[in-house]
Amino acid sequence: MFSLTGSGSRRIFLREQWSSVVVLLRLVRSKGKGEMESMLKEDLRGDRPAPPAAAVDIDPKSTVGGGVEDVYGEDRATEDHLVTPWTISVASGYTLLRDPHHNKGLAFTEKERDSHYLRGLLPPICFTQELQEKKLMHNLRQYQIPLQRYMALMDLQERNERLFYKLLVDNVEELLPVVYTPTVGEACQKYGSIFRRPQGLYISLKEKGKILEVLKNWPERSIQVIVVTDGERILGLGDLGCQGMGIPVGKLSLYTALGGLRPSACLPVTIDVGTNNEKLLKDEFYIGLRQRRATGQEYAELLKEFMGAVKQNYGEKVLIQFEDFANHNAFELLANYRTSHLVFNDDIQGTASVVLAGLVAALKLVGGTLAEHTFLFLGAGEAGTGIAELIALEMSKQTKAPLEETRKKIWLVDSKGLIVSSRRESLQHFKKPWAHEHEHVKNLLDAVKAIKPTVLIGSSGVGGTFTKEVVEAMTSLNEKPIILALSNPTSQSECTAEEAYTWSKGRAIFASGSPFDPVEYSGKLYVPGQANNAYIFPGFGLGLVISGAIRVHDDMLLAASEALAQQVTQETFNKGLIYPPFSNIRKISAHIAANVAAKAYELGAATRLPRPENLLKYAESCMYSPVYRSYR
Ligand SMILES: NC(=O)C1=CN([C@@H]2O[C@H](COP(=O)(O)OP(=O)(O)OC[C@H]3O[C@@H](n4cnc5c(N)ncnc54)[C@H](OP(=O)(O)O)[C@@H]3O)[C@@H](O)[C@H]2O)C=CC1
Ligand SMILES: CC(=O)C(=O)O
Ligand SMILES: [Mg+2]
Repeated sequence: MFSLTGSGSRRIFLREQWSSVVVLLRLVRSKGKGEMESMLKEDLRGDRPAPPAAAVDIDPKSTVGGGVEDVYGEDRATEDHLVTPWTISVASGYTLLRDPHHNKGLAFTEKERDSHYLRGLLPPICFTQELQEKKLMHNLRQYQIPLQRYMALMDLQERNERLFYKLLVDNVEELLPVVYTPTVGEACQKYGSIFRRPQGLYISLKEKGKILEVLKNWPERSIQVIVVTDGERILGLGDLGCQGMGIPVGKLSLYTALGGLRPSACLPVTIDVGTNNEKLLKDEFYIGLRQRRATGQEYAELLKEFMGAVKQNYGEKVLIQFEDFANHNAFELLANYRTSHLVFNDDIQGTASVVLAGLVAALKLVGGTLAEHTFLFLGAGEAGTGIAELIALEMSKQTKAPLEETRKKIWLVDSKGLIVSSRRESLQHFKKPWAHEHEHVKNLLDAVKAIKPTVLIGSSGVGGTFTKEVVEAMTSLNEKPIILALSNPTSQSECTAEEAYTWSKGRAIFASGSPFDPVEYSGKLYVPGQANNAYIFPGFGLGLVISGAIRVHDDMLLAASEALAQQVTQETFNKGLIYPPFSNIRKISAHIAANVAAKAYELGAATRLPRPENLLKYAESCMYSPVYRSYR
């Protein structure tokens, strides 16, 4: 069926089915064929250690210092540097065209068409990557329905990975709402119907006892970031079960496009323990386990096995990002694994870091220090209490006051009203620190009137909850009320940008979790910002990876937040914005990564030694570029 051969022969990748083989074939230069074949047998048994970094001419040490790994030099090679697409020999280049990691479509050069047996398999014209990008953007813009754009982009990702990332990097503001919120939410809701080819790794209750084996089925070995969900709280859309896979897939595409992590180092995972979503359980196209959610010991054991298998398979330094778990599991998972694994909960910690950055930046517009402001949240779950805690921590660092004191400047409302001390006994543990002395207040409007906040933050997952009365009350209390409607997707936003600007008579400093178009009010154009953890997690993860950090510390979140706030320029402030434009995100991510890595070294949590002198330059040099490489 195939033979193992070196350069000069017919080489095609069969990455999906033959990933293990490919790993070995990449070693073909340093090993003889006989040795290779015996290693192949070992590899298919799954007991072979990771290959040495010696398969290409590029010095792997000069790549990313083992940081964002590039063992074979494929990504680190410059555009002029030739790389070898090590393959299994087959009769034609047909399979190469179907390998998303190496396919270039019409951009294969004449020389590549000759050396990789592509003649006749492509029309005669050669396009540049830029021309392909132009054509695809034109095609994408023809679709009126966002979900069609999403599907077209997913198809591209599976057809030509570098072109997909080139599009995303160069058109981030236009495409972010497609691969990410809000469209990814709709994609998850309809995942069963739009499902074509599986993406990511599915680990269900059926795999209990075999999770390590399942991880070994994934074609890549050098995993550096895992985003994992159990699908129970997908954005503000609730329990979408196994269909939550769209979220880890989307988040990881941002890790690559925004943060420069190599696509092959990213692993999306969905843990399927069932769903309590009746509609999905009855949906004949539902792709997950058709049972109600496992809970308690059964759930905890599956997660424990997963966490253990990840560490065993990928080592201590793989970052595991928990995403969109329901809060009854999210806080516990973070608490249980933060001392034994490199874990990060994006909804609790990433969101906190991004919101704190926005608030610090907003102080330049409204004046005062953090401690001089009063904060009111609608929503006291992961995002709400996570943000509240980081604000209190930063205030405490700035004022030297104890956390218990600084927390008193922050109030939260949940579905039962203001969180106050009389409710303490019945509160979930993560709400208890926020149960301050106050009489019971049952709704948000009354809470605004009673607490008189300068900052109002929505993290309830319920759309339309910042009513006209609420925004007007904020405006009557403040010259420039800060209003953040964080809930995703757009349908769940606590208010729209138009509502915020109209009801506040243009005085609100507004940002939302999902993007809104600029709004014209009273002859002036208002540009809303996007307060979304996508500003933080890609750079944060890059910082952890390049420093070889083995644990996440709260001070690293503060470091990320500080770096983001520093990226807001005067020009941005002049537009009334508190976040920099997403079009600068690669630069922003490099700054965040450098600050996070610096903190990791300072805290003694970094293992990559010696510390690079210029962490910013180092971070930049580690970032994946989606420009095509030239093949021998
Ligand atoms: N912009 C961003 O970067 C991010 C945005 N988010 C968004 O934030 C939202 C919440 O996420 P998360 O915190 O994880 O969710 P949780 O389920 O952990 O928390 C939701 C909170 O909202 C409260 N709530 C629900 N309905 C109401 C209501 N009608 N009035 C008042 N409070 C209400 C709940 O109250 P109770 O406890 O009483 O049930 C709970 O405290 C989601 O829409 C998510 O998409 C999340 C992370 C990042
Ligand atoms: C943005 C995000 O992580 C969320 O809405 O859950
Ligand atoms: Mg999330």
